[in-house]
Amino acid sequence: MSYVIFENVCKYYHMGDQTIAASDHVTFHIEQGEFCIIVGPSGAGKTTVLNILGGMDSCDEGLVLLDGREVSGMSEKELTDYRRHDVGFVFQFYNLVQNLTALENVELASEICKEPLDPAQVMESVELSERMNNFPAQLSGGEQQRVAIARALAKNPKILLCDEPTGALDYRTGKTILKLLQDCCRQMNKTVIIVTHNQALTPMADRVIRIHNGSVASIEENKEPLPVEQIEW
Ligand SMILES: Nc1ncnc2c1ncn2[C@@H]1O[C@H](COP(=O)(O)OP(=O)(O)OP(=O)(O)O)[C@@H](O)[C@H]1O
Repeated sequence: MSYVIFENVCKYYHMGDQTIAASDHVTFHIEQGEFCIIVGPSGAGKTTVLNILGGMDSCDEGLVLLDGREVSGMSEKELTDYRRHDVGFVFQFYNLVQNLTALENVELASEICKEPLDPAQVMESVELSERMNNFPAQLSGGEQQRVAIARALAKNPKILLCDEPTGALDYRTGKTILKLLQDCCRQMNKTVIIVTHNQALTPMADRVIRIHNGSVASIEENKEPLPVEQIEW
């Protein structure tokens, strides 16, 4: 059985008489340890898929499974536990707590988990051991995103979900963040899922899921994904 399974997942939004199918019978699977990119234009339904998989939103129809557990059938309480223990999130705008240091931001996440990693060690693995005691406002955008990745990793989650993780960064910094995420996947055997509108990133993924108008347009598997250093855009 695949690690992540989406089977005919539907999500509808109702606006007056209009119904928007943000997710329209979305079906795909992702294997454990894969680096997966979900790509599509703005409004295609990428974030909807990521939020449903992350337990931040629920679907109206269909089946969602992670590591054999049915996420789509969870109660609110089960979803809270699931978000807390099983999922690491990385967002476009970092979402750090501004009045806590970088290390404290990571500790905050590790404190709520069952089997966290050591926060200081995780900070070292994202090459921020020198900046642990700085506040977010004292860090560059790239460094803040490293803290956000450390915070997600310190929970020792089953999957790392990243929504446009380089959207607020310049080209070079964005590349270093993508390299870090690719390294997390390869070296820590994490299942990493990235949502992006940037088609150019797809050669670095093991699996590429293209989404258009709420539906899966195509799924490709790259037998030989490229290191991000070899990709230009
Ligand atoms: N809470 C909501 N209420 C109504 N419509 C929504 C809501 N959330 C999303 N939608 C609609 O669902 C569709 C898919 O949105 P979604 O945010 O998943 O797309 P996306 O591919 O992530 O876009 P972007 O790259 O711009 O973030 C869009 O048409 C959007 O307007």
